[in-house]
Amino acid sequence: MASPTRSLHKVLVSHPHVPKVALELLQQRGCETIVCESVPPSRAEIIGKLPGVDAIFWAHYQPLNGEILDAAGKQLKAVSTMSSGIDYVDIAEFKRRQMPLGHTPGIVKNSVADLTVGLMISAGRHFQAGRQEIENSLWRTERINRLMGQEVRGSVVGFFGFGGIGQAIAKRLQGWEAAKIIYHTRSTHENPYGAIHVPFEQLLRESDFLVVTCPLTAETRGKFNADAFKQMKSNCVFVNVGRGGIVVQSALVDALKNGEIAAAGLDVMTPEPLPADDPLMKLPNCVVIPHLGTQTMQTTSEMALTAANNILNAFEGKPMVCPAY
Ligand SMILES: O=C(O)C(=O)CO
Repeated sequence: MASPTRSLHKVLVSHPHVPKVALELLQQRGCETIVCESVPPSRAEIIGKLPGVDAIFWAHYQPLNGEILDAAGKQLKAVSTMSSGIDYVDIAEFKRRQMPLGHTPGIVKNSVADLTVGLMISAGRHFQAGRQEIENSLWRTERINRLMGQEVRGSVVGFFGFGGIGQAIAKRLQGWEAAKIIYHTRSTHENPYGAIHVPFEQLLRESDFLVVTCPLTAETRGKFNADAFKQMKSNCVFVNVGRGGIVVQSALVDALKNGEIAAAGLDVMTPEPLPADDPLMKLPNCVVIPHLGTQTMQTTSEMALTAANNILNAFEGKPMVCPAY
């Protein structure tokens, strides 16, 4: 009788909803997958299942730090997140331990870009205030100049951060007849999609739509503060699909209340999950959605496969598909 094949490696998967294709790939390649069951993920369950694993497939946004690496133990060989942003990871600790870390950028750009265009339109055309009119029986057909919005046509669309996601949005806007696309980043690109690199202050002063697509870093944290909102156009539609921490949220609430800007569309905010009674939720000129950027089967599956391949490559001593550092 053939002896049962021993799994080569144990992989802890931190969330039960990781697409099956990724688990199947890991299993086909000889891994045993240990899948956590709790939703939302329970740190106690994760820590309880970590001892002895060879890799961690981290599929949610809880802090990923020394506590988790310690719980796994010295045999741990690799970790991959299933996200583009890794602001919740203690990168310094990973570097200190020389622990390979992968993530899944690039793949997310199309689904996030689609959703961003949706936020530009829904915030710019006052979907939230319009919905509230109906809910409060205030819809009056006889009024003409009501809930006047900002069109993309003829407008200046500005990007803070112009990597894969920013450029995928600019690509989608080709044909929408924007007057100009401008962006601010640390380094200049070669004007993709006709976009022009400008200083931060010019981005604030000129944008009719200002779209934040950059990661949260020490440099970008709190960049959109009261001073920034004061420099923006009163018709500006502010959209954030980067991270909540890039914005001083109380300053954004004030800017929306005081008419310093016209509207906001947010897929990310602080904290997440946002409490139902947060001031943002009371604003008629703010469209808030619960971090849905990558929530399509296609993108989520591709992210999961990339995370699995990051881990498999590390097991084989190859560079990860998308190393995080
Ligand atoms: O992948 C990420 O980091 C995201 O936040 C997607 O919205």
